[in-house]
Formats: sequence, structure tokens, C-alpha cells
Amino acid sequence: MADPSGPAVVTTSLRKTYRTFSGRKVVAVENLDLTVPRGGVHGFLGPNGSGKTTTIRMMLGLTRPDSGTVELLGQPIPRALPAVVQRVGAIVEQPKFYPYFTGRENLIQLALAIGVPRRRVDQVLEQVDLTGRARHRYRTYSLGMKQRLAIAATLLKDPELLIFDEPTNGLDPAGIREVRGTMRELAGQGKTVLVSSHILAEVEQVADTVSIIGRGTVIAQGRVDELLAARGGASIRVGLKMSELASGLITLQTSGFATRVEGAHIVVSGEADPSEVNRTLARSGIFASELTPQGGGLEDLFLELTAGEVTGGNVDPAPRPAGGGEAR
Ligand SMILES: Nc1ncnc2c1ncn2[C@@H]1O[C@H](COP(=O)(O)OP(=O)(O)OP(=O)(O)O)[C@@H](O)[C@H]1O
Repeated sequence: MADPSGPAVVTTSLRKTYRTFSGRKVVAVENLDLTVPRGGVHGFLGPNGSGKTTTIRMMLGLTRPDSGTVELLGQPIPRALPAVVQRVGAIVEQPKFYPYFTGRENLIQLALAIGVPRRRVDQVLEQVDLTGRARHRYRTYSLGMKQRLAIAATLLKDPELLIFDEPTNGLDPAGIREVRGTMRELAGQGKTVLVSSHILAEVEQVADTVSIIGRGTVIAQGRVDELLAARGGASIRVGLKMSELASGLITLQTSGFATRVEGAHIVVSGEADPSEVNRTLARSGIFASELTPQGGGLEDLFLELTAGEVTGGNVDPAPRPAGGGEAR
């Protein structure tokens, strides 16, 4: 019997490659060791193409890994899938609902199809805060409401573990807030919510723990507060005239600041004092047009850990000039 307080998901040395039509081998996931604790919201984060969907598909037994293992709720996948499937709800692709049925009618159809009592429908509508619109046609729903209905559908079986692949993709800020609120509520009800996203800053606000992947492998994992605390202070964005960017960079580096270039800006990280940065530049006759302290969130952490080597999606680091990066 699996330990009920053990991790919700564990993957060990997971690897998956694809062959493209031209015969090229694409390594989608490599050496992926992931641990998702039981309870709370876990953000599975990484830029587009970093291997999140492939990993989730392997977790759910939809794709077979080339090597490595997956355990869901302490059970090996795919072997124990028939036993575990009742305890897991997932949104991997956008579910199809009938546009001219109400949200409630759609869920009743689904409940009948999967053998769940009809009374569950009103309960799950309540859980995602859709009771007030339950008798309106699906086609009149906002994208946020459509996504919450999709979440409600996954709740019909009352699963312990919910896996959502990019659930806020394409939503406006209001929809994102709604879905975020729903995820927090589900975690509050004792469920484990694993949510993937390429927008690190967005999930940072809702997740208790995260794993950050780049090029198919985990590069950081743990509690959000601990990861951010371990990272040290926030960074400072320095705006300079394009013609002074190179000399500004050399000036800051030779004065011992940890720097990287992002587009037309220099980012000074670590515990730097903005007035000290300003003074250092001014001493060399360089005057900053902008000195902006930055939050020092997960996105910055990602950029630091990968030092601009991983690109894609929302995380789009500019290339570093030779020797211009900060030590890890
Ligand atoms: N069926 C496939 N055939 C070939 N290559 C694939 C296939 N599925 C995914 N890939 C490649 O594997 C890598 C990882 O893709 P995956 O979709 O898992 O990443 P992701 O992090 O979920 O990105 P996104 O958010 O863009 O979906 C990418 O380089 C992608 O092009």
C-alpha cells in the first residue's frame, strides 16, 4: 500500500525522444527527476518547448518514456494506471463541450458517461464557483468560465491529484485570476494541484512549490519562498545609451558587479545598491537613463540559472556578451 503522505508525483531519470519527419532525433525530456509533494499547488514551469507537456503525458500514461520511471500517488505508471486513474483528474488538451448545452447539462452528460452520480454535478459547479451561471449556455461563457468548467469536469470523480497543462493559456487577466483562485481553493480542500506554465511570474503567485525545467531537465525545485530567499536580493535594471552599453558593462564588471545584458539594458544582480551602481557609472562619465529595482522573482531566477542558455516562450533572455555573465 502506497504511503498516503508520500509525494504525489515522482519521476526518476525520465527520458523521451521523438523522431521528426526528417528523421532527426529530438530529446524532449532528459534525466528528469521530479518530486511533487502531496497537497498544495505545484508549479511545473519552463519556457515553451522545454518538455512540460511531454512529461505530463508520460505521467498520465499517454506517452511511454524511453527510460526512467513515473510514480503517481505512490503507484508505478503505466502499470498501475487502472487503479490510479480514478484518483487523478487532468486537463492536457482543451476538452470539448457542446456549445448549445448549458454548463450543467454538459457536466451531466459527462457524469453519465463516466458513471458518476448526477448530484456530483452541482457540487463541482459550486467548487469552481460556477453555480450562478450553470444554467446558461456554454457558448455564452467567458474563456475563464470555460476553463473553470473544464476544471469542474475533472473534479467529477473527486480526484486527489489534479494535473493541468497550461490552464491559463489564452486567458485575459480576469480569466487568469479566476483560474488561479480555483486552483488555490482546490489546494485548500486538500487536493494536490500540479499546474504547468511557461509564465513563471504568473504561477509564482499561486504555487507553494515549483520545479523549473529547461531543455527537458529540472534546473531548480523546491518551495517558492525558499528558492527566492536562496537566490538573494533583487536585481537592478540599468538603462544606458546604446553607444555606452559596452563601456558601462565593462565598468560595472571591473568594479565587481554581477551583470548580464538583456536587450538594451544591463541587469545587475545580487545585493547591489542602486546608488552605488549609479556612482560607479558616473565616475567613468556614464550616466544611466534608468535604474529600476526588479522583483527578483522566479523568472529572474530562471534566467540566472540558465545564464541565457535556454530560450523560448515567455522567458526570452538576450545573449550574453563573451565573458559578460554572472557566475552561478
Ligand atoms: N510528437 C512530437 N514529435 C516531435 N517532436 C516533438 C513532439 N512533441 C514534442 N516535441 C518536441 O519536444 C520538445 C518538448 O516539447 P513539449 O511540448 O513537451 O514542451 P512544452 O514545455 O510543453 O512546450 P509548450 O508549452 O510549447 O507545449 C520540443 O522541442 C518539441 O518540439
